[in-house]
Amino acid sequence: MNKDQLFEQIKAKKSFLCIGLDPALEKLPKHLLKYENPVLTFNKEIIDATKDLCVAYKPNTAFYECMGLKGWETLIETWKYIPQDIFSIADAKRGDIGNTSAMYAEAFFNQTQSGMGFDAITVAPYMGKDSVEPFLKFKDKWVILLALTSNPGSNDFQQQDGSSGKLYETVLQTASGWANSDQIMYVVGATKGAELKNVRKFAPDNFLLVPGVGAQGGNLDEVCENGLNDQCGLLINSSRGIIYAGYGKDFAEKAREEALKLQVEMEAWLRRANLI
Ligand SMILES: O=c1ccn([C@@H]2O[C@H](COP(=O)(O)O)[C@@H](O)[C@H]2O)c(=O)[nH]1
Repeated sequence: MNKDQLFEQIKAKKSFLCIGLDPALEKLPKHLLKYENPVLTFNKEIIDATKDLCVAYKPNTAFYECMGLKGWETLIETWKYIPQDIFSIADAKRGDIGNTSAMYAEAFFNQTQSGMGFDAITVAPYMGKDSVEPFLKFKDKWVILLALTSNPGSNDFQQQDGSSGKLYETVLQTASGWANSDQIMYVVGATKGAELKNVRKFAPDNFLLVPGVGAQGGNLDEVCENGLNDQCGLLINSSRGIIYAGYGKDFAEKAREEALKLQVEMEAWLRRANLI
């Protein structure tokens, strides 16, 4: 999916919500445990209940990798279940020397080979250009570089001042020379809402994947105030806040209620910014 198509989806659905599919077996509603694959059943019900309210789904691969073979199968089946017109993000946080990154890219982008054809993958930029380039070779696929993450540890490196500014500023500046805003997005945590104004100085046109609303306490209004651009430019993610909104048989309905609350707020912001 390209940038224009993503913006069309945002306008059509009046939403820039990304739902994180991070299911942990011990947190699933108990009645699902009788199914052959409780996690997949859970994901499918969440997707069925929310697909009209969001423009992206983001499975974090850690929640699948920890289940071994069954987890990989579940990730593949989850990806297949995400409707084609909804942006799919493998939150895998990869990046390695070139030939290894090429294999990661095959794993998450090449459906014929791996069974998964995600639209985007999260990548750590720490190893530099040659570690990111193999992902950029795939047409119409996206790299989402970690820039300013939502966790407290983002202060340890990303916010440190060097001779040419903060480390995350260097990431934004340098990566803008690797590909344009049709192929690179950045992760900026919702918990860093105030800093988004600064991020936009370095990345005015890029889409930003913004995790951290809901369970991590990020402020949606602050993110929108500082982060919206003329093509929206934001995919705001909530995982636990939506998928664990309920623990009973009505868990999918409860998830929908939470997703709807966020969609309504997003619609108001899109109107305020004259984007719809
Ligand atoms: O800076 C980052 C980068 C990635 N994440 C991931 O997003 C979701 C957030 O989950 P919540 O349950 O909504 O807190 C999760 O998969 C993280 O690994 C992030 O939170 N911050």
